[in-house]
Amino acid sequence: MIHAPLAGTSYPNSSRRYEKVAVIGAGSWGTALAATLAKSGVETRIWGRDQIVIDEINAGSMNSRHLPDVLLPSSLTGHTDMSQVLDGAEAALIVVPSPSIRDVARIVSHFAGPQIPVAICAKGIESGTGLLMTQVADEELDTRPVGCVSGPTFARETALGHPTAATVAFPFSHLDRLKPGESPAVRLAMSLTNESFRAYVSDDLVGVEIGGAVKNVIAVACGMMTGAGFAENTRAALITRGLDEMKALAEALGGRRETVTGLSGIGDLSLTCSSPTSRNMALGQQLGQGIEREKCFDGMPVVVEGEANAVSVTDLARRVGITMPICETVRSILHDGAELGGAFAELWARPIEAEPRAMDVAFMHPASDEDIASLAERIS
Ligand SMILES: NC(=O)C1=CN([C@@H]2O[C@H](COP(=O)(O)OP(=O)(O)OC[C@H]3O[C@@H](n4cnc5c(N)ncnc54)[C@H](OP(=O)(O)O)[C@@H]3O)[C@@H](O)[C@H]2O)C=CC1
Ligand SMILES: O=C(CO)COP(=O)(O)O
Repeated sequence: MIHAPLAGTSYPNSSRRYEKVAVIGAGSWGTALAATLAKSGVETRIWGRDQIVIDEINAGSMNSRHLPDVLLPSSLTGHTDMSQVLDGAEAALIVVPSPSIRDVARIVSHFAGPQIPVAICAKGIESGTGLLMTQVADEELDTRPVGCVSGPTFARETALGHPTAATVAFPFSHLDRLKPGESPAVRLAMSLTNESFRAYVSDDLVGVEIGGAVKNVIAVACGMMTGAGFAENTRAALITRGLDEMKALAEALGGRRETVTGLSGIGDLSLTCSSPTSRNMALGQQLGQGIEREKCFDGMPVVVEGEANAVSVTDLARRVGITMPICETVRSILHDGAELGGAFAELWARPIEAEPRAMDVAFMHPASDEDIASLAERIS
C-alpha cells in the first residue's frame, strides 16, 4: 500500500463539509468517490442495483466486481433501496455511465430532498439531444442545483489513495458569490478533499463537461494509432490537436478556454490518452491491432463511452459550425465503416492549417492521392 504524502494534514474550513452524502451508482467510479467521501469523514451511503455488490460492501468493505483487491472504508454502507440512501442526504452524486444518467436522475428526483445539490460524475453528451450530462439531469431534477465532478481520475488509483485532483463545478449564484463557503461547489469540494484527494471549484460547467466528453474520443484515436504501431510523437500530436478540438467546441458552446487547460480538460486528456487503463484508449488499441469490435476486451461488455461520444460530439460540432477532424475520423471508423488506415491517412493529409485556429487561415495544398495511399498502407 502506498501512503499518501499528506497523511495527517488537516484541512481549513472542513466544518463546511456536508455531513451526509449519497452516492448513486456502485460501479468503479461511484465506489471510488464514495470511499473518498467516507475517508474525509463524511457519512456516506452508496446505492447499487446489484445485491451481491452491495452485500460485499457491507460485509467485507470490498467491491471485488468493480475494484478488485481494494479495501474500502468500513464506515461506507451500501444499499439497494434508493429512498434509504437519499433519506437525510445533504448532497448526492450520480455516478452511472452517461447513457443511464437521465433514467437514474428521474428516479433520484422521487426520493431526494427538494433543494439538495446533485453532482453528475459521468462523462459524455446525450445521444440525439446533444445535451451535456448536467443539462440532462437538470431536466429531471426540478429545482435542485445540478453540477458535476470531473478530472484525471482513474477509479482504482483514487480508491487506492494515490494523490488525485478533480474539479467540482456548479453554477455560482449571486448568493454564492457573496458567501462562497456556502456554495455547493465549495462544500462538495471540501467534502471530497482529504489526504489523497484534492478538489478545485469552477462555475464553468460547459468547459468542464466538454473536456470529459471529447477526451473519450481522442483517447480512442490515440489507442488506434498506438495499436497500429506508432509511438510517442504520434500520441503527442493527437493529444495536442485533440485539445484544440476540445477548446473550439467548449468556446463555441459558451465555455471558457482556460477551463480546457485545467484538470477536466488537458488533465483528463493526457491521462486517458496515456494508458490502456482507460477503456477508451484500450478499445482504440485493440482496434488498431486489427481485433474485431466484438472480440475486444475478450468479448466482455465493457462500457466505452467514446464510441457514442464520437457521434454526439461531432453532431454538436457540426451544429455549431466547428471542425473536429480527429473526432470525425474516429466516428467514421467506428460508425461509418471507414477503414482505419485510410481514415487516419486522410486525416494526416488534410490541407495545412494555422495554429491556433483562431487565425482562420488555410493553405490549400492537399497531399496527392498517391501520398494518401502510401500513408494508409503504412498505418494498416
Ligand atoms: N472508472 C473510472 O476511472 C472513471 C469513470 N468516470 C465516469 O463515471 C461514470 C461511471 O463509470 P464507471 O463507474 O467507471 O462504470 P462501471 O462500468 O464501473 O460501473 C457502472 C455502474 O453503473 C451501474 N448502472 C449502469 N446503468 C445503470 C442504470 N440504468 N441504473 C442503475 N445503475 C446503472 C452499473 O450497474 P451494474 O453493475 O449492475 O450494471 C455499475 O454499477 C462514467 O460516465 C465514466 O466516464 C469518471 C472518472 C473516472
Ligand atoms: O475518465 C476516466 C479517467 O479520468 C476513465 O476513462 P475511461 O472511461 O476511458 O476508462
